[in-house]
Amino acid sequence: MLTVKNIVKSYARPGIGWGRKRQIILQGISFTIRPGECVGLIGESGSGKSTLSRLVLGLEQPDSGEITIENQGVRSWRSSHPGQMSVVFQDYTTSANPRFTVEEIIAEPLVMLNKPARAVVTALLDKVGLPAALLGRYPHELSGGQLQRVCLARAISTRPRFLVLDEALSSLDVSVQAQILELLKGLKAELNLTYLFIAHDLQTITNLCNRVLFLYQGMIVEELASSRLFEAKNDYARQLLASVIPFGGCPAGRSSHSGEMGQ
Ligand SMILES: Nc1ncnc2c1ncn2[C@@H]1O[C@H](COP(=O)(O)OP(=O)(O)OP(=O)(O)O)[C@@H](O)[C@H]1O
Repeated sequence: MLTVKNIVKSYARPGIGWGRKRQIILQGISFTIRPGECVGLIGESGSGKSTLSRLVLGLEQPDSGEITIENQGVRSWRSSHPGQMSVVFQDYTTSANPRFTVEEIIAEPLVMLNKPARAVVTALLDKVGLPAALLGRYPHELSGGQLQRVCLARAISTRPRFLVLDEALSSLDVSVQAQILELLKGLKAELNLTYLFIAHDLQTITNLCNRVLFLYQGMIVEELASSRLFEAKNDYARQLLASVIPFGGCPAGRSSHSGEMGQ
């Protein structure tokens, strides 16, 4: 569905003057996501995860390289497939208009596409496990977990085929994270969604994703199926994995732990 080919992205370094060098944020990034697949992207803070998500969403352009969806440039695919790509960001407090009610927040993308919204909003709220009684509430009257569910309901309101989740669970406490992960799994099966799931927590990623990309200093240094994490060769990937699963002793992919980390 998504093909990312040899992407390079840089930003001007802070400061004044023409001679400023640019800071390379992403280099040589290539990967694909097949329809219905969930691919996780993990990396430490500042490794370029959100930059990559903005490029995939077509919000920014790469310096070089190409990002296509179904063989079409991202921006042109988005305009020819309105509502078929959605995103949920980490910061749900700024993602939702504080002057909008829950009903208006969820209906927003549908209204923009001139589609009837009223009838589906309650069903969407129910789909993300929230009661209809919340429809008239404002964001400040909701808990963080409730508001992030509202953002998720908004993201799926147009029945997208491709969903980018950029640290969408990171600000939530562990029990709410677990509930929303279950919800995402259910939605993936029900709507046959394709996910790019960005997180800094490996266990969250492997819980949901078929495949994991390890981003380190702007490069993808390892790419593995969630069920074959023991095959990691890169030091950074092994370090991350070592914090969750013990290495050594078990042949790659044969440990009793591999089931826990896989799908
Ligand atoms: N618009 C911008 N202009 C200049 N530099 C930027 C811009 N956006 C991001 N950067 C820089 O790019 C680097 C990568 O940032 P990015 O937000 O993509 O990292 P990240 O992996 O998502 O980090 P985190 O996990 O902390 O959110 C950082 O050094 C950041 O300062």
